[in-house]
Amino acid sequence: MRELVTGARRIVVKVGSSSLTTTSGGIDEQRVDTLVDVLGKLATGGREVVLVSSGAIAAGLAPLRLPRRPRDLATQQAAASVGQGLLIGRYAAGLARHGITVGQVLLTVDDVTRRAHYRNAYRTLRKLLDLGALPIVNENDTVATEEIRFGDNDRLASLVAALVDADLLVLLSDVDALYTGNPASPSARRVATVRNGSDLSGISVGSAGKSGVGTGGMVTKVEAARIATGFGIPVVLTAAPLAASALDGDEVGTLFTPAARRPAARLFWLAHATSPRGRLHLDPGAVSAVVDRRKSLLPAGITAVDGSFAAGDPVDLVDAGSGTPVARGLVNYDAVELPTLLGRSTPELAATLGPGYEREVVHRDDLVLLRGVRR
Ligand SMILES: Nc1ncnc2c1ncn2[C@@H]1O[C@H](COP(=O)(O)OP(=O)(O)O)[C@@H](O)[C@H]1O
Ligand SMILES: N[C@@H](CCC(=O)OP(=O)(O)O)C(=O)O
Repeated sequence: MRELVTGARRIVVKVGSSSLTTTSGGIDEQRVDTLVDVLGKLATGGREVVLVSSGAIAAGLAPLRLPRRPRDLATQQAAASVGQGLLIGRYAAGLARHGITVGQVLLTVDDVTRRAHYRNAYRTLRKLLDLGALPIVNENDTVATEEIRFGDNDRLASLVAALVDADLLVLLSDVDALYTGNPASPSARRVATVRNGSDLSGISVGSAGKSGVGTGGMVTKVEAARIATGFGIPVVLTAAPLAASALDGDEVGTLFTPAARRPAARLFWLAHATSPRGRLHLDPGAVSAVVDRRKSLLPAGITAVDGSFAAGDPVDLVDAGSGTPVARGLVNYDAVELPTLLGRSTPELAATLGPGYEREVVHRDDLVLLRGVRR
């Protein structure tokens, strides 16, 4: 029995395209209805449920007589526009049979990466849950352009789970668990539990499988699990037909156990939800001050600046020697102000430019170290 699963009150369920649609492109009504019954049972049993559903593009293929997932963005957008409505219609009708109202929430990258939007998205989701509705989230594919596109609902689901402070994230796919290698290979074994990064060593995590409609494969699921568990949220990965069993606490699928301590929501947001608007290159002394001594970043340790950002924007702090990002922080200066300050000491700047220039470039409270920074 998995108590982390059975004890969860607020649950985010993410379902992939391959579990909702037929290979010829179109909604697989039976599979949607099976999922609806699982969600209905959870919600009527007193759980708060948010569904992150892929499948808009795949569901739009057959109605538009498109033989396969299109490569060009405009056709994908058109397919999503057709498919999203059909998908929500099916969910709404199915969940209505359980007495549950659904609310459609379409998000763009900005909605979960810009802090003001992030709060706004949180308020909407929270209000829907308070009103007893079941939010159904997807990326707003019809307006997402290549540059601003998430394209990966696994990561979106992990951010939504953090946003609503979920107790559990369930990732449903066309494979019943994480395997030690390609699940089609006879030597591949199911991984029952992942407690930390070392449980993943030796595992070959591959891209999307045979369905032809999924996007990220196992790579994005493992990454989503890393983000959610890093925020203290356990993750169960399994196949859609096993969802009910997994939610009953049976030992199916793969359980990713959460990190012991939940980081401050603000720093989580900074590390995982923002996209950096520029890069500050740090000399070795500054890297050591920021990473080892957790100090604020001062102009003296910066060798170069890239990007066009404004004060308050997220930027990456990179090791000038290796080019590796070591931390992300909210910068206190506009990009255009920085070049004249670089390499100069704070007292000198204050004496020549005024006391306003005594401020740190990135204050340590607005700074988060990035993964893999181990020294
Ligand atoms: N180590 C692994 N364990 C399990 N599945 C894997 C692994 N490596 C690659 N895969 C593939 O990932 C696929 C699931 O990803 P994807 O098709 O993107 O699904 P979804 O549409 O549910 O997001 C599986 O069908 C499987 O073929
Ligand atoms: N937003 C897209 C799905 C993107 C995506 O991540 O797909 P999947 O790998 O099937 O979860 C859609 O609804 O078609």
